[in-house]
Amino acid sequence: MTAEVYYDDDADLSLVAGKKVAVIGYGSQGHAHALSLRDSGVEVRIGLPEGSKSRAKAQEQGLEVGTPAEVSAWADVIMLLAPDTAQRKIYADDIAPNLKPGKALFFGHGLNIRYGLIEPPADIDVAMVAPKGPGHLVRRQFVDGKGVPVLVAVEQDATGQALALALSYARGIGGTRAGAIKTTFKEETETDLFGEQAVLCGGASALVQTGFEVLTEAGYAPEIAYFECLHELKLIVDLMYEGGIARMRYSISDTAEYGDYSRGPRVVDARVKDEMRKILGEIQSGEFAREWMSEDDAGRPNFNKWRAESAAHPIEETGKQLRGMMSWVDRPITETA
Ligand SMILES: NC(=O)C1=CN([C@@H]2O[C@H](COP(=O)(O)OP(=O)(O)OC[C@H]3O[C@@H](n4cnc5c(N)ncnc54)[C@H](OP(=O)(O)O)[C@@H]3O)[C@@H](O)[C@H]2O)C=CC1
Ligand SMILES: CC[C@](O)(C(C)=O)C(=O)O
Ligand SMILES: [Mg+2]
Ligand SMILES: [Mg+2]
Repeated sequence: MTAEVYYDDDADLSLVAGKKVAVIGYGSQGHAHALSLRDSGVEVRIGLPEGSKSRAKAQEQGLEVGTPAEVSAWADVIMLLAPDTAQRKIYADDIAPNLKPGKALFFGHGLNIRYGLIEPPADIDVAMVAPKGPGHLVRRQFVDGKGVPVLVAVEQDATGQALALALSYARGIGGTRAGAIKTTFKEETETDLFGEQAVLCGGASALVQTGFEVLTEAGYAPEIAYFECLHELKLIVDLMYEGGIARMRYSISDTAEYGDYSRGPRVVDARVKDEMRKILGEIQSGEFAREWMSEDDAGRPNFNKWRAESAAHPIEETGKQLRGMMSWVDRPITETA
């Protein structure tokens, strides 16, 4: 391991348990952090605007809810878990006027700090506790007595306690059960954006849709194409997840393994690698963040168009029908109280 990793024994839960924590936002990450912190003995309040759809969910779980400004004024630690695009305005309108020296501002992702969209004063701690998994999994693991690994980073250490407090918070959501890996806002932001754009979300979705299109345009049944290009992807990725690419290759047939070595590099070739480097360059230069914030400021015209087009892709209708035959597959997302 080259990175520093911290576990439960390195984290003093009493630090965060002695603070008042405001969690702004109650979505995927917000609900997981808030409920697990409360279960760990921390006093938590949720910050949501009047009229927010999430207010009822938080209140049903017995959490106290105020406006982002009210809970920011009350809290010692403010964890900002609203959408990345909303954070600049929440910070300027609701958090900044309520900061006092010695308070801490926490993030679950570094984008707004990395690109200077939020510039906190020097007399507060600024840190990150970023679970490496979706919020619903973070909560489920915590409830099961386990945890999802987290990244921790400190951008400003005004009190001299910022890392200790971040580790304490990470322990409160189960992160140090699995391991808290130390990083920086720059490294977390750039690698997270690259991973989701080039590989995990952008790369994988494009690969699946394009494979499905090639098979169906060649006259193969969409149901068969769906199984081959989407459904079985999980089975293959599960093997990689459990034991790396080598474990996956151990389990597949020699025919598949030969096709993997001889054809895979033709799909993801030097041109694709160059494009990945360009994507990384746009992230590093700030071009992507500027583009995404202007898209959001303009009411998300491209985002909404792409979302609608992708939802109408034939693979979605085929998948809906096939998942109806597999009762164990189409699970609704549920909150874990
Ligand atoms: N999704 C994930 O698993 C991961 C997310 N992250 C990071 O965590 C942060 C939160 O993301 P995520 O959990 O996906 O967010 P979600 O989109 O799931 O939830 C956003 C929450 O913020 C609320 N909200 C919206 N606008 C405001 C506002 N102006 N003031 C206060 N609350 C508001 C929403 O309420 P309403 O119901 O009214 O819309 C909702 O409760 C981001 O920084 C993200 O990058 C990091 C790792 C993984
Ligand atoms: C992979 C997407 C992600 O980065 C995540 C769940 O970690 C996100 O921003 O949602
Ligand atoms: Mg991520
Ligand atoms: Mg991300």
